[in-house]
Amino acid sequence: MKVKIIMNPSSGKQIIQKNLEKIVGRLILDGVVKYVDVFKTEKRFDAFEEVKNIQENEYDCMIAVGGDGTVNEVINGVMVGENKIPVAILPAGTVNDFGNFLNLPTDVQGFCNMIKKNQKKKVDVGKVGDRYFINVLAGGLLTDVGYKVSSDFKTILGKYAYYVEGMKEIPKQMLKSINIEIDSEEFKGKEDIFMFIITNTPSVGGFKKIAPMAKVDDGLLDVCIIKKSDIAEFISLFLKIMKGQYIHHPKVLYIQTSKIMLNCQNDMNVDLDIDGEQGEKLPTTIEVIKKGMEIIVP
Ligand SMILES: Nc1ncnc2c1ncn2[C@@H]1O[C@H](COP(=O)(O)OP(=O)(O)OP(=O)(O)O)[C@@H](O)[C@H]1O
Repeated sequence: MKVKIIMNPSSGKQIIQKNLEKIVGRLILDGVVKYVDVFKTEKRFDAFEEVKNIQENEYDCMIAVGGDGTVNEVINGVMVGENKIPVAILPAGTVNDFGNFLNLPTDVQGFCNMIKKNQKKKVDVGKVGDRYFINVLAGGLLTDVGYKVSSDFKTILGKYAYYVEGMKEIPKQMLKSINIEIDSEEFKGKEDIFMFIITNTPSVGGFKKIAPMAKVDDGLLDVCIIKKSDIAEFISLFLKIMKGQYIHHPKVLYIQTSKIMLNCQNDMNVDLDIDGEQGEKLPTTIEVIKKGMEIIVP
């Protein structure tokens, strides 16, 4: 097997990266891997540029070592470059929503076994404008928390750094609602909302059941829209959201769709968060590419 490793050395608490040498050594000794190239990212979009230029038959497998941001760039590189090489993920980030959802191993033995078995799963990929996402696209309340947390704070506290920042932001952001226009086959209308989350898997922001009905290969995106409410109602709803017990709540609109258009009515700047990284702004159309790529799974 010819393998290309794309590694973000700065992701997460920088612990899992240390397993990588052992993983590569084991795979070579066992004769599973014959040739390895390692590419270490230095900044945003390095992984995307590297993967985009890889040719179809250059490698049998790519291993993305990093957080959701690195995985997103590798997936974008595969989709834009059309090289169709299956991707294995060694989750090394702070949150790792996609890796956690697929129960991907981070230990040497578990990861080597997964590569040896080489079992592939076709998964859906979300598309927004000319960018792709594998896990989640979000906008509105708290979706910018990720960019406000420093890398050092994440290295020390891991995902709790996001929660600490989130608690600080709730009172500041509470009054900001977005008057949004929604256009999909399943629902058309205007709503005053706090936030929207469009997801491919149930796991978002470290919470495992945010979209309880989401499946990674059903050709549908799960759209969770939280309507404007007062603070007390929002906090009680937030606790329900974390447990995944909220989809019939009167302040929630939950849609499963393959394509949705979102536009904001007032002159607000609504940034989109794409797999935890800052993306374009509304208006936009989001669609799914059913079973758009292959992931190596345990
Ligand atoms: N060497 C580097 N130093 C700093 N940032 C980098 C480096 N290489 C890549 N990046 C960028 O860092 C961002 C975050 O990366 P990544 O998602 O892998 O880790 P994380 O933020 O720790 O994890 P998570 O997304 O799960 O919170 C991405 O935008 C990525 O492109």
